[in-house]
Amino acid sequence: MNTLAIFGAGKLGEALLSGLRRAGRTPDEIVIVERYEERAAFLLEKYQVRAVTPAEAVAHARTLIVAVKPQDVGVLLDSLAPLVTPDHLVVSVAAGIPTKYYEARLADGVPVIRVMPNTPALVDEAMSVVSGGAHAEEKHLAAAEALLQPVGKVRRLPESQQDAVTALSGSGPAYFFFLVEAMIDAGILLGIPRDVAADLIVQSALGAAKMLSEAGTHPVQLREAVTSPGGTTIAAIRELERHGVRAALLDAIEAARDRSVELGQLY
Ligand SMILES: NC(=O)C1=CN([C@@H]2O[C@H](COP(=O)(O)OP(=O)(O)OC[C@H]3O[C@@H](n4cnc5c(N)ncnc54)[C@H](O)[C@@H]3O)[C@@H](O)[C@H]2O)C=CC1
Ligand SMILES: O=C(O)[C@@H]1CCC=N1
Repeated sequence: MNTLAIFGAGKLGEALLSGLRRAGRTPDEIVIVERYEERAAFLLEKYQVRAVTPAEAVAHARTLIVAVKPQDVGVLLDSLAPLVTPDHLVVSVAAGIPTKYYEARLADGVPVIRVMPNTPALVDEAMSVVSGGAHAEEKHLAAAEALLQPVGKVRRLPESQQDAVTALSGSGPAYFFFLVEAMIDAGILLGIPRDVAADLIVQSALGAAKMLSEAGTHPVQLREAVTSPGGTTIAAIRELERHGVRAALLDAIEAARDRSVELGQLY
């Protein structure tokens, strides 16, 4: 059976689990390893998947998805290392942790794939990027891609770009949520009730995302089409430029990239 184990069923682990269940994976094809019993009980109730020990998970599953925090990967690997064989496939979603970190701790020849997904996996709109480590063959990359395709879009990129990917699409949804939050506050400032402001902004975000995704038009052209001469939009754009929002985004995403690099060096 093509079984898989998810180590660490937190926010991202659950996002992947929910998508796999929606994609038709049955509860007996998936096990989880979760440190908190309450969390495991909640996921059993919601997705009917069993929580098992690390040893049981490695014995049960061929594909091992590591979804614990970067700072917890080392301890987890200490317990898994004697059990994992080159017949397993290790798929890591931990930000910043390079495949060579795993390869140095696991038996020789164990294939490792580094993946950066994002939480829109919860609604089958994830952006996932996969990169293969030293022992990952085409069949391993294809297996990782097949695993992630049901929850969204998948691209294959060199591992050297994974820290930048983490900053762009891994953390990316948070930037949009932040922007939406601020725009709803602007609605409050202008006297619009919160629920109405949220409706106006979320639908505008959805429409804009759909146009970006489907129109195949450059974002500049789409923005220009909204920006009437002497109108309201250009008045707002002037303020965004005056406050350095573009430069702030460049700095913010560079900081996220730097933090991803740092996470890979800390543990
Ligand atoms: N949250 C996000 O949007 C994204 C997160 N990631 C990566 O996914 C990983 C998990 O992130 P989150 O889900 O946000 O964190 P989280 O803190 O919500 O989940 C981590 C889970 O791992 C469990 N855990 C820790 N050590 C364990 C162990 N030894 N055995 C069993 N369970 C253990 C914790 O109890 C917790 O439920 C991180 O490495 C992060 O870099 C990647 C892409 C996006
Ligand atoms: O904030 C983080 O470290 C994780 C990785 C990408 C998104 N969330």
